[in-house]
Amino acid sequence: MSRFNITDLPLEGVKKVERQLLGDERGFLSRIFCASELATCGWHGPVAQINHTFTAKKGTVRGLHFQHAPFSEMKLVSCLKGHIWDVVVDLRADSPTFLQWYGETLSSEDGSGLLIPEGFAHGFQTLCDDVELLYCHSAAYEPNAEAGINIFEPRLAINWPLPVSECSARDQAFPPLDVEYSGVARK
Ligand SMILES: Cc1cn([C@H]2C[C@H](O)[C@@H](COP(=O)(O)OP(=O)(O)O[C@H]3O[C@H](C)C(=O)[C@H](O)[C@H]3O)O2)c(=O)[nH]c1=O
Repeated sequence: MSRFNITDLPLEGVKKVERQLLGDERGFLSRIFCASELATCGWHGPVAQINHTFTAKKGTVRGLHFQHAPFSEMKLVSCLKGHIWDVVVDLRADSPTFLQWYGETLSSEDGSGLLIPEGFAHGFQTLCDDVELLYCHSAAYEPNAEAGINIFEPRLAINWPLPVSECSARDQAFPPLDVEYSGVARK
């Protein structure tokens, strides 16, 4: 029995993954990851790493992060507490939607998450205080392969829904994209 409602989003390979909440008088159980179901979305390897983030302040932006090949990764981002505006940016050099972005609201109430293929930058803005996310990664964290795009990159013009209340110094320091920027290899 499927435990997710998976829907395609406008950028090829990006999916909304709504967890089925199996409720009873005690509360609910929901499945975060399922190899057989997510194989249909292109996730064929093991979960290499699982991260949990807590973000205290409404309006905080984390991102826009990605890892370069051969450490490029799929991510399953699940909102476990609160709600966020989640953003993916298509960096795939051969993609017809190269440098296009898409934003989707994720919340713990509806058990929603986002499946993000390799070749995308990811970031989010919190829409409330005390947000918790769980990330399943298809590749391990490799600091030397990590990179980022500035959240205010003019070539993207992302419409963050709230004034940015917090953003790390590292994220603020990402330089603008070069005019010749041609994207990343998928794997
Ligand atoms: C991503 C990562 C980070 N770290 C260390 C590095 C820093 O010392 C500390 C905080 O890292 P950072 O400021 O990059 O955390 P976020 O800004 O939440 O980054 C994440 O948020 C954006 C939205 C994402 O999509 C990525 O999954 C991830 O980059 O954790 C680790 O030890 N392992 C990891 O996998």
